[in-house]
Amino acid sequence: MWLLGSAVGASFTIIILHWISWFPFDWLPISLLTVAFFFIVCTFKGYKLFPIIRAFTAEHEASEHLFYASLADLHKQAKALLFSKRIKNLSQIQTAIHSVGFQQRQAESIYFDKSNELVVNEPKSAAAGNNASTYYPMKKAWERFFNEVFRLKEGTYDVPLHRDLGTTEIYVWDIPSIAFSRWEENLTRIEAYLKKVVFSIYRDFDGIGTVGVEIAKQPLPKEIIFQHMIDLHAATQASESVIVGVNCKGTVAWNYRKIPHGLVAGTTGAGKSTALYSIILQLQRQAHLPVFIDLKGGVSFGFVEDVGYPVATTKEAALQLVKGAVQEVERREKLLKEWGVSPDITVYNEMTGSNLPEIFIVFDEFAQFTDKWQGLDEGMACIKTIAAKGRSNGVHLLIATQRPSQESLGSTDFRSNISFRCIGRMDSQASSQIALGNSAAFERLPSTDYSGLFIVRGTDAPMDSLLKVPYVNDIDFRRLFLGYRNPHEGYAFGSGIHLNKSDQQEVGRNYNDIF
Ligand SMILES: Nc1ncnc2c1ncn2[C@@H]1O[C@H](COP(=O)(O)OP(=O)(O)OP(=O)(O)O)[C@@H](O)[C@H]1O
Repeated sequence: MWLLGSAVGASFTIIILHWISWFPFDWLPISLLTVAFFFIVCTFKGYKLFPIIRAFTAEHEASEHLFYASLADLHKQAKALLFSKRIKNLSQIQTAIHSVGFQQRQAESIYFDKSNELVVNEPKSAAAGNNASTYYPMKKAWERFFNEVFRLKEGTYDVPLHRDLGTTEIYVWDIPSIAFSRWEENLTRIEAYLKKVVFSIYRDFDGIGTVGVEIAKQPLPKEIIFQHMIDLHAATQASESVIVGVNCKGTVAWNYRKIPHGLVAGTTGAGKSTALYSIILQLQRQAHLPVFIDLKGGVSFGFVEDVGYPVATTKEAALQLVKGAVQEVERREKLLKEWGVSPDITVYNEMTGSNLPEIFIVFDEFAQFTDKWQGLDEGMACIKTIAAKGRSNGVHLLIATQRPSQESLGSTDFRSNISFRCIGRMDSQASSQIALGNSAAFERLPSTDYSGLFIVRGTDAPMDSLLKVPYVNDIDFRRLFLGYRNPHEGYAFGSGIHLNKSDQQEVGRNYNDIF
């Protein structure tokens, strides 16, 4: 513009000069005057033309220097633009618009059917085709994960189906070169890259070879107060399950009729006692019969005797208790056979009007029972029988331990019968391997602030999902427990073996003889 203006100005001046004094009207004076005018205007407006002149006339190095100087300037301006609030907001708005568009496209692709099952009905190609947008939430984090863990370059895999499910979101990946086991093995890494908790990983979610990764949007609460979460009056109505804790979708329950035996494990401070307390209180209010083996001299559960519940505080008493429980299993087996009912104690109770209670043998620290001692083999044989036959006969094991080991938990057969697992932070990979068959309790659970956080199996939540158990302290547990007397007080195990201390006093026998 300035150059054009200068040319017009120069031409006009030459015309006037030509008209006044016959000055030659030629392109040379016009050009010279144009340059002069342009130079004056630029100087007047603050533009220094020397760099341009120098660029034409200078040496190679000088031009290069000039080039880099300009580049640095450009870089500075770009940086300023990037950090500009307006541009940031603009890019956020753009991302949000992409996200809304993406959700709209995906809205019909995955939905819940009438039975509340997730259904995927969009052909994958429609989402991943050439015309489809390549945007999906947490794209950068996923790309880093694929690149660094699976060694996949961007563009070598399709865009996932994605759906917001309220408290969770699901990504359905179709990457045939990655076996499902690798997704499972790398669950901890997915969580590390996405900075979110994986709720579950589903095999063949949308056709063979596809994998659904469901992710919790929010972290679990720091603490859940037992009394706020579990209504013990309402618990009396539940007949075959107890609430273990909460995950991102709500409460998680253990159905002890389907999965009869449980293991609660974790390092010191993991929250095993609180997990046990909340389960025991619910079982108690459901009028079942928890019996306790507390080999710390009754420090944790000695007080339950005050309301008529049996507790063994020595190894010998514990042995008698498990022997009695085996006799009870055998007695119930006979009863069920006599009545020819399906092998289930609840059906038997309904048909005969009996009230055989479900018995839960609670081990406070199982390792203390399995330390080397005289009666160990006999005791373990009894426990294995209960583990194998207890479900139909309503005799359950609930085992708590700090360090699950080959020695303390014995054969894999026995372990496979203890299918409800509530596993807190472990202090070694080996313990986690024994408890879960993988190192998740060591690697996935945080190394600090882990109290009350557990990985659970055998519940109504997906396998290995993370939950927080409600917190009830020792004093409240005792107060709540002592508020309810054992409705089965004096119940005779097996062939007339009574489990209560009061009976022991009546007949004047040693406590251990009772079992
Ligand atoms: N569900 C929970 N939520 C928050 N904090 C908890 C929870 N459970 C336990 N804690 C905290 O952890 C502490 C230890 O809990 P707890 O005694 O149940 O652990 P533990 O695994 O039984 O330990 P130990 O094996 O040493 O007896 C509690 O005093 C409490 O501060």
